[in-house]
Amino acid sequence: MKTPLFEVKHVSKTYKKGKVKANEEISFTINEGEILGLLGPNGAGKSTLIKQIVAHVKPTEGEVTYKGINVLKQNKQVAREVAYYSQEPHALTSLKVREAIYFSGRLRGMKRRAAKEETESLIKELELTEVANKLLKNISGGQKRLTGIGTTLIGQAGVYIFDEPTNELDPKKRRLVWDMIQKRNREGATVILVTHNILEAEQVVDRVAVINHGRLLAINHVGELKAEVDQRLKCEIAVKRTARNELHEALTGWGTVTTLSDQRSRILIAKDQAPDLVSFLNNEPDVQTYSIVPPSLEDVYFHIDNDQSPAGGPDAKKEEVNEYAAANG
Ligand SMILES: Nc1ncnc2c1ncn2[C@@H]1O[C@H](COP(=O)(O)OP(=O)(O)OP(=O)(O)O)[C@@H](O)[C@H]1O
Repeated sequence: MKTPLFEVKHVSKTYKKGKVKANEEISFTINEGEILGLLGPNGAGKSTLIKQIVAHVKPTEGEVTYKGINVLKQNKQVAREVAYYSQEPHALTSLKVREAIYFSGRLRGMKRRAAKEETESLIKELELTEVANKLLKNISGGQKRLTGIGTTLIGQAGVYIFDEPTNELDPKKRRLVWDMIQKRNREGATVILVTHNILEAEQVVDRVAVINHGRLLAINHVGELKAEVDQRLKCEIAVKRTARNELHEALTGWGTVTTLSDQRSRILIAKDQAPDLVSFLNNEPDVQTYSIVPPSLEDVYFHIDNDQSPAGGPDAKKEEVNEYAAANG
C-alpha cells in the first residue's frame, strides 16, 4: 500500500467574509510517487485547494497535513520540499531567464556549482538557449511558461505541483513538458497536476480528482473512472444549426446530451443502443455527420460533472440562460 504524503481533511475555504465559497468539505489523500490530476472547470476551486496544500492559504475549516503534520506548522519544510508552479504571473520579471532558474535552485538550498550545472542543462532541455540572457519581461508568454517550468524543476524537490503547466505552449513544447514531468515521476517524485487539458492529462496521470463548485465529485484511477462509463459509447453528432434544438430534444431520450457548440452535440449511450441510434441518425435529414467511439477521460469528466453538479445539469443551465436573456432583453 502506498504511503499518503498529503492528507486533505474536511477542508473548506470561504472568501469575502463567507460570501464566496471556494471549496467545501474536501477530503482525500495524495500518495507518495503518484501523479494526481485535478480536473474541473474555471472557478471550480482547484487553485484554492492547491494553495491550501502548499500552505499559502489557510483553510476556513479542516486541515492539510504533509508527512503527518499540519502544513501551516511546517511551511518552511513544505516550501523546501514542494516545488509549486503557480498560474500567477512571474514575480521575477526583472531577472534574466538564466538567473531566474539559477536563483530558484539556490533558494532551494543548492550549492553554486550544482545550481549552475542544472540551470544550463534545464535551459538546453527546455530549448531556451536563445533567450537565456534576456529579461523575463522581454520574452514571449510561452517562453515565460517554460522558464517557470525550469524554476520549478531545478533542485529536485520530492513533490512538484503544476497549475496549468502547458497553457500557452505549442504542441511540441507541451509534449516536452509532459515528458519532463513524467521523467521526474519515474525518478520517484510525486506530482500534482491542475489542468484543463484532459486529453493530454489522460496520458500522464495515475489518478484523477474531479472538482466542481468547490466540491470533490470523484477521485479514482483513470482506468476505474473510465470503467464506470466503459459499457457506453460516445456519439458526436453535427446537425444543421436551425435544427439543433429539436434534435437535442429528440436525443435526450437516448441519454445525457452535452452541447459542444452551435452545431455539435455529444451523447453517451449504452453499447446495445448503437444500432438503433445509427438507424435514427441515418433517417434524420438534419444530421450532417456523426461518429461513434469508446469514451475517453474527457467523457468521464462530463459524465461525472453532469450527474453530480449541484447546478442541476444542462436543463438548469438552459433555464438560467433563458432567464438571463429575458432579464437583459
Ligand atoms: N482571493 C480571492 N478572493 C475572493 N474570491 C476568490 C479568491 N480566489 C478565488 N476566489 C473565488 O473562489 C472560487 C474558486 O476559485 P479558484 O481560483 O480556486 O478556481 P479554479 O478552479 O482554480 O479556476 P481556474 O481554472 O479558472 O483557474 C471562484 O469563485 C473564485 O472567484
